Amino acid sequence: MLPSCNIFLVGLMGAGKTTVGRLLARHLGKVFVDADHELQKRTGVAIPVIFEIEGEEGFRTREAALLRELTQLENVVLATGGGAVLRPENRALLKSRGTVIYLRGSIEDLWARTRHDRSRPLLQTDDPKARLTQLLSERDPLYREVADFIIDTSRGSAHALVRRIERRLRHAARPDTADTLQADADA
Ligand SMILES: Nc1ncnc2c1ncn2[C@@H]1O[C@H](COP(=O)(O)OP(=O)(O)OP(=O)(O)O)[C@@H](O)[C@H]1O
Ligand SMILES: O=C(O)C1=C[C@@H](O)[C@@H](O)[C@H](O)C1
Ligand SMILES: [Mg+2]
Repeated sequence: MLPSCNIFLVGLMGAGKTTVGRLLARHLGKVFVDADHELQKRTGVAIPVIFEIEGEEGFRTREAALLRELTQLENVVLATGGGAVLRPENRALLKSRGTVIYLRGSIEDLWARTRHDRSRPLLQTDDPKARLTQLLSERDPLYREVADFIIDTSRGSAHALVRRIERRLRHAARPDTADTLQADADA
């Protein structure tokens, strides 16, 4: 792990950044911060309202400003917004200020986890599953670009994912140890 001991979770909507991030922070004794929640707390409105009033660009500008601030923290697990990797300056910040973990899910899983939740403005379309598929193909290279490692979230509960992440982090800290990494080689 990098000296700042920050862990940044990236991935698409429904990947489990919030759910896994909260648990992971508790396990590692770090502070959990969720960029989406923080933005809503600061603006006093829900994310769909920001999209409605300021458009996606307005939201991205707020998101980038917040990320500049949150990446200066130490010893946090940060759940980023699903589109945080879109701006190059955000990707540079994430890469330089912590260990970045890409939580990757299959379209079927992401869809199952998001289909009944209307809090994601980008999925308010006639065909949200097709939109999710398009977003994954556009963003997958960007998530990979910033990631120190990838965790496949389509198997295992959130608790099991936390255990897998802990193993990967331990191995990253002591790369000479013979670990059963093949089980996690899900990139
Ligand atoms: N490993 C998992 N197994 C089963 N369900 C999961 C898993 N991870 C998350 N979930 C469920 O999927 C839903 C979406 O998870 P979560 O909100 O954590 O995703 P997210 O990555 O934070 O999405 P967003 O980018 O929209 O904030 C939640 O209902 C959560 O309980
Ligand atoms: O994937 C995205 O672009 C988004 C994901 C959410 O986390 C929120 O940040 C917002 O709904 C946008
Ligand atoms: Mg979330």
